[in-house]
Amino acid sequence: MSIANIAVERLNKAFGQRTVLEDIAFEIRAGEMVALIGPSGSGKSTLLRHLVGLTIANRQTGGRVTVMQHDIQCDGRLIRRSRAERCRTGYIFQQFNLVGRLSVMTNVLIGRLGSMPRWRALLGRFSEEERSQARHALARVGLGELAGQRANTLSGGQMQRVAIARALVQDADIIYADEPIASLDPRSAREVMDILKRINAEDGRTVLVTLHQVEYARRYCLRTIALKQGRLYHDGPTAELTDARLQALYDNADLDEMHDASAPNDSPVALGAAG
Ligand SMILES: Nc1ncnc2c1ncn2[C@@H]1O[C@H](COP(=O)(O)OP(=O)(O)OP(=O)(O)O)[C@@H](O)[C@H]1O
Repeated sequence: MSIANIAVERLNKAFGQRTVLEDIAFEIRAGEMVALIGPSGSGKSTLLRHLVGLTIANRQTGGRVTVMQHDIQCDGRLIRRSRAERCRTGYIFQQFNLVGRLSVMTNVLIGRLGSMPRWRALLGRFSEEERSQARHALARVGLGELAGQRANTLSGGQMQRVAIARALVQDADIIYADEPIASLDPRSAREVMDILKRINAEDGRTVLVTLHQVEYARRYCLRTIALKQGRLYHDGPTAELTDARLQALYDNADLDEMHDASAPNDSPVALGAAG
């Protein structure tokens, strides 16, 4: 039986007087692919940042984040983790976070730095095995041909696929993707979501992805966590998020803005087909 590999208890966060997260609790099991949705400002990025220890919850409110049996933070205090443990999670951002002047290959190899001996990391000396892993990862995201190209010559969709390849060579058990398709055209967005779904299904890697367009959550994620004004509004099957529930989640937001009419109905990894 798979065990929870992300567990969040009683998470509360205020910035100054402003409460941003209120009593958040959930568990995600190994191998799940979960969407995190909610209106702008509902706390999605802040929640993700808590999971990797970039943001610390309020003190003395009993908040706790545990990832793969290791506490990340407890009661408002960061728990120090080893480099090796940190390497088990990959983070993919909306803005790609590639080094533009370096080659695609080197950007992928950067994913290995955390698990290399320090002297080799400092010298940037990658072994043939690491290069072979990077080539394999690039092939999996469909960019095998572009290994030698500079990263800043790629399209947004290609850059995001390089970021995924980097998480693959990092051998991340958990991939956090914070609005990975927000700045992509619909076709590139589908390609990126297809790849995330594939590495989830084929490798059993856990994926937690924040999304603005509900249509993608419906197509790619069996489970959705929705935040509304910092509170848990929904945690369960995406299929239970009816239009009426979504309308209430987004209040007066235009539903058309959340749906992407160009999302394909024939996606090979559409919701119904996804494991
Ligand atoms: N470091 C910070 N200091 C003060 N306020 C912050 C900080 N980080 C986030 N906030 C506030 O917390 C609230 C939640 O922000 P967050 O970025 O988590 O929302 P979000 O749901 O990810 O929004 P979006 O979809 O627009 O990215 C917002 O009101 C934001 O202004």
